[in-house]
Amino acid sequence: MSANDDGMILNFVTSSGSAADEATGTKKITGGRWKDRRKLRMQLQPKPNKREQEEEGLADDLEPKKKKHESDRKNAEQRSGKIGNRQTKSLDDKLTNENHNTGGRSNKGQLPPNTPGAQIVSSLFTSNRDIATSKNTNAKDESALVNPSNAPLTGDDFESLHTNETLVQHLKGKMEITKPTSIQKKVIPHLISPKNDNDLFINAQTGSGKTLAFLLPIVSQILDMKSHVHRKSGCFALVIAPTRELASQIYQVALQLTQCCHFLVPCLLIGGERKKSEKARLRKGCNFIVGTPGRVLDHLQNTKVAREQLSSSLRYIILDEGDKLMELGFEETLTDILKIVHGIPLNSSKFPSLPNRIIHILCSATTKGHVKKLGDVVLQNYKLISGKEKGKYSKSELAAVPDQLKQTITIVPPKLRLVTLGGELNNITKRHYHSNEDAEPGVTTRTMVFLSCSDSVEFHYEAFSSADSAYKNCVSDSVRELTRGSTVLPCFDLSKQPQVVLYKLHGSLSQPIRSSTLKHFSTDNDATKGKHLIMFCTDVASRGLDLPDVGAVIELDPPFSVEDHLHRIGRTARAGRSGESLLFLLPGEEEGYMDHIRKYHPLGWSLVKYDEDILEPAFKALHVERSDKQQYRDENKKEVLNWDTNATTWHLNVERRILEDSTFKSVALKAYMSHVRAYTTHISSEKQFFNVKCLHLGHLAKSFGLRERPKSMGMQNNKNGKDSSENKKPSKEGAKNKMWRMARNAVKESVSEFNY
Ligand SMILES: Nc1ncnc2c1ncn2[C@@H]1O[C@H](COP(=O)(O)OP(=O)(O)OP(=O)(O)O)[C@@H](O)[C@H]1O
Repeated sequence: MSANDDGMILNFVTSSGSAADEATGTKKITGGRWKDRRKLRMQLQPKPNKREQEEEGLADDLEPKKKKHESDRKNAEQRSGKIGNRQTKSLDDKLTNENHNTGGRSNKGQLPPNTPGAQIVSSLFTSNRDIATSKNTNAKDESALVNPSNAPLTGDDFESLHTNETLVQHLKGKMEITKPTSIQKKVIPHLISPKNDNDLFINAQTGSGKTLAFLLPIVSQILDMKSHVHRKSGCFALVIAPTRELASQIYQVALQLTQCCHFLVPCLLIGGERKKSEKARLRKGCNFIVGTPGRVLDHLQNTKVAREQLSSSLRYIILDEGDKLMELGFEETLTDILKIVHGIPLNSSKFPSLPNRIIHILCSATTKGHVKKLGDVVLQNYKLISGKEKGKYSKSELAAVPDQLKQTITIVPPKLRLVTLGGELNNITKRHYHSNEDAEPGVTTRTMVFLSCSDSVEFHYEAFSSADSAYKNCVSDSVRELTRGSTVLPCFDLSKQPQVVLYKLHGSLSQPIRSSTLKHFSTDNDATKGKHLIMFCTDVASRGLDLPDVGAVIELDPPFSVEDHLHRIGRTARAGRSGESLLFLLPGEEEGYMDHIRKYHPLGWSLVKYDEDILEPAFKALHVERSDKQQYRDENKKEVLNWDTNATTWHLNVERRILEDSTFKSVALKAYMSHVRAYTTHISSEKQFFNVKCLHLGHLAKSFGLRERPKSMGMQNNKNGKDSSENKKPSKEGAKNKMWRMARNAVKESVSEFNY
């Protein structure tokens, strides 16, 4: 067993072993054949199972292990200046003592260790892997003045870009948009000018207004045409986006834009909606089609009227988030769509002021890899328009993060991930309360927490919303408003409403629930105004979604690629607004990821200590009560405890809930296993940082509230959430094949995540 397995050993259950002792060889078996005697002896002397075998070894192992812990801890103490692991001997001793008082932490059990069924629970703060990064080599210059890089440009206006006058007035009056952003300034003149008819490859920062950059000049050109157009004139532009949410959002922008010209009508075609009503809308006529690839192709193949809409009028095909379209395997679908569309004859004499060929526009965060292949297939003689300023920053193929985004990174041992997330959410909530102290009506704070899979979203949503039933469901059960008496965050005053609403969003939810959850999160109304809205989500929410005023993005699980990282954090700091993001990394190999993403963060980041900077401010000067005891009903008599004791109690409360609530336990088990599976799907170029073999599975289990690692990683949960692997024959599948199968399943799951 490796040194890193220490935590696992601490988790073993001590068995009474009495039955086995009695049966051992003292009885003499005589008579019969030797084979029968041997058989009987073996029956009487049951084979020690794996756990018992390991326990036998444990007694021998434990002493050297204990010594190793001791020396590890001393080493950590000596390494002053390192991040985290600043626990001192007295703290460890204190925790150990308090473990007795609070029902079992550290190396002590809830029951005396020799009691049958006693469980040994590993401490949060001990045996954690050392953090190697001692210095922030990409530190942010806090004193430097930063200009928001995706903000509207102060010196320019839309009139000078030859945008239609009615549209400009509408932008100013109804949409409060007066100045173009940098990418709009580059794209609009190109698309408006009749001389330019080459295809476009648009590559720009997140939140820089790409949607308007392509929609605005198209609508402007249609409005500038001499011929009178109406909804039956045909479809001028087909916009394809990888997710239903993004397609719906682009459709909403098109709706907003065409409010000044009601005769132009956009239409939305996405999976999860009724095809019949989409057909009816197509029959009525539309001028812009926005949709997801599968549904668009379906209509083009099976709905005659959809093909008729495109004949003679179609001039623009826009593929938004091209890299994601490719990553999700839509290449074939897109090729089929293009084949059908290009097969429809174009009557260039009908709208002579529009380009006399179909212009293809590809928007993508990256210009390399798969998307380049898509570009080669889709685009002809294309022009690359990049939001990057010449000579500024990296030579990379990806746009850098917006300058005003405040990136923070924290390196957190696996056992402490959940409690550190709790601490961070608590700190943001405290800041939210503080900013709203005098403000009337209160400011709404929005935070997004990105996780690797749907099951993990379910677990964290449950863990942070339903500790004590002090909540009420708002939209089905995907939106929960926490109510008076909730104890999920330590800053809650039990006598007041917590002013926190929690959301979950992932691809396994039905489309209507996904849409209504997003709508609830995005709108300021009586249910949301002045509150802290926290959304737990998968990458389904990372692409292109323009949610208003997201103040913070937390990447609890590392992104699956740099593009995903940039898109996740790009949900904040949009269109010149401020925003901050926090990336969690594990000590060890994951620390190398910082070098990998450095070039996309040219202005640097802050490195924060999970204990001093997150846990201590969150848990200090209070008394977190154990969930199984109501000792201090009188708030004034509460004894103030140390932050580490409070953090441990908070975590134990989650663990206790899992022990008591079998439904929550199955949610935690599923989340843990899906998390590990998802971890195996990191792309090969990033495997050096995210290698499942380097994960400490026992410690990781702790961050899902589990006191030990589930025995069978490949086990399937039956309907009751119980392990059904016991009933199955042991698989002959080799470890390597199993890993590959799990990885393939995870990829499949992540694709179906988006449910096209
Ligand atoms: N010229 C402008 N002035 C002010 N706000 C703008 C302007 N253009 C766009 N916006 C706003 O900026 C936000 C981001 O726009 P949009 O969603 O189009 O960005 P994006 O570049 O497509 O982002 P992503 O890469 O994340 O998809 C939207 O809320 C939009 O209304």
